[in-house]
Amino acid sequence: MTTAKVPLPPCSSRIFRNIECGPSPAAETLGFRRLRGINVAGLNRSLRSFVLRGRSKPIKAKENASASLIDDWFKPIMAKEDSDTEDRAAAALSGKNLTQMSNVGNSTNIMWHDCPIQKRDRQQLLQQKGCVIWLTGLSGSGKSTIACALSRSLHSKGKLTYVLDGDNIRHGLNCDLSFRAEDRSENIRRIGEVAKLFADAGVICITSLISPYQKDRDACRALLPKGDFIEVFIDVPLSVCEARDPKGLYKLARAGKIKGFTGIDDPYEPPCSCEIVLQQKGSDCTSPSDMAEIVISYLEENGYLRA
Ligand SMILES: Nc1ncnc2c1ncn2[C@@H]1O[C@H](COP(=O)(O)OS(=O)(=O)O)[C@@H](OP(=O)(O)O)[C@H]1O
Ligand SMILES: Nc1ncnc2c1ncn2[C@@H]1O[C@H](COP(=O)(O)OP(=O)(O)O)[C@@H](O)[C@H]1O
Repeated sequence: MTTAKVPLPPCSSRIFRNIECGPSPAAETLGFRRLRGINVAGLNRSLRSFVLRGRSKPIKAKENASASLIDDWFKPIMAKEDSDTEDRAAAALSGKNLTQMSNVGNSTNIMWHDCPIQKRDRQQLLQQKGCVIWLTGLSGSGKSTIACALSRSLHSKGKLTYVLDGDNIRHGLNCDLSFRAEDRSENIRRIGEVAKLFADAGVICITSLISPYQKDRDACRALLPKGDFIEVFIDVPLSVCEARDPKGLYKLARAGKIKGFTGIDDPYEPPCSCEIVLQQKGSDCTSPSDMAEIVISYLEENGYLRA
């Protein structure tokens, strides 16, 4: 067999380096046998097509380059010592996962699709733990201000955050929802699901919603692994919030021009047991950045600021 060196292919992907022209090799010659428990015959076709994608001529990896080619491709998987590594690798290669077909809500015949790069890999990359900091409190209690102070401070420490603010999300994803009880619940459910995705991405997700009902907050907590839902009650009396009234909404609510306003003619259920309470009493005023530091201390103490 003749082999000729080819220049780096146009895609300039790292895995295409040290590649020579020649007939497609058997999977074994690429060192695939090193992957215990995986069907090598099945891999042969799928991996060759991966290597060959975008090429007009078949290519062959050099004997000594092949190991690094495979190592690069599998490094995130092979580095793990978990017992599920081989299953995950096989699933990644087949493009399917090993779970069953299911029905969820109105979605029938759906199957969960796993990816070999998982939350822990992203956390390793980001050097932090994905979680949800759920700020709850009356309108005007300081949720948005504290969320921003928290995000700013964590950002300056090199930590990746994202703020989901109720007001903002109601401009897009949740613009179909009103302030009736069932719509508030749906608002919170959707934001809980989005926050869960952010946490799974390894991001410290900060939500800023009135979220007046305990059962809705509990349902969001239940979406996340234990410890990853950090409920923070911004405990500011109605009288203080009303005196602040930055948007003039309390005034409108008192005048009867807004119906069902939280704290006026709609309920707010304070958390009965939450991770952090940030209290503001009368003239005893803690600054938003000091409040943010209290939350950051909690994150530090509980290991969320390292992988
Ligand atoms: N009826 C009524 N009740 C309470 N709040 C009202 C209402 N109508 C409009 N607003 C404005 O909407 C903001 C609250 O939205 P949220 O998505 O956080 O509410 S909820 O969690 O679904 O209850 C809230 O913003 P914040 O002040 O940031 O809390 C208000 O500005
Ligand atoms: N810790 C604080 N001390 C004093 N004022 C605050 C504090 N936090 C927020 N505020 C002020 O209160 C008002 C309402 O804050 P905001 O963050 O909009 O509350 P929410 O998002 O809960 O409606 C704003 O004018 C803000 O500057």
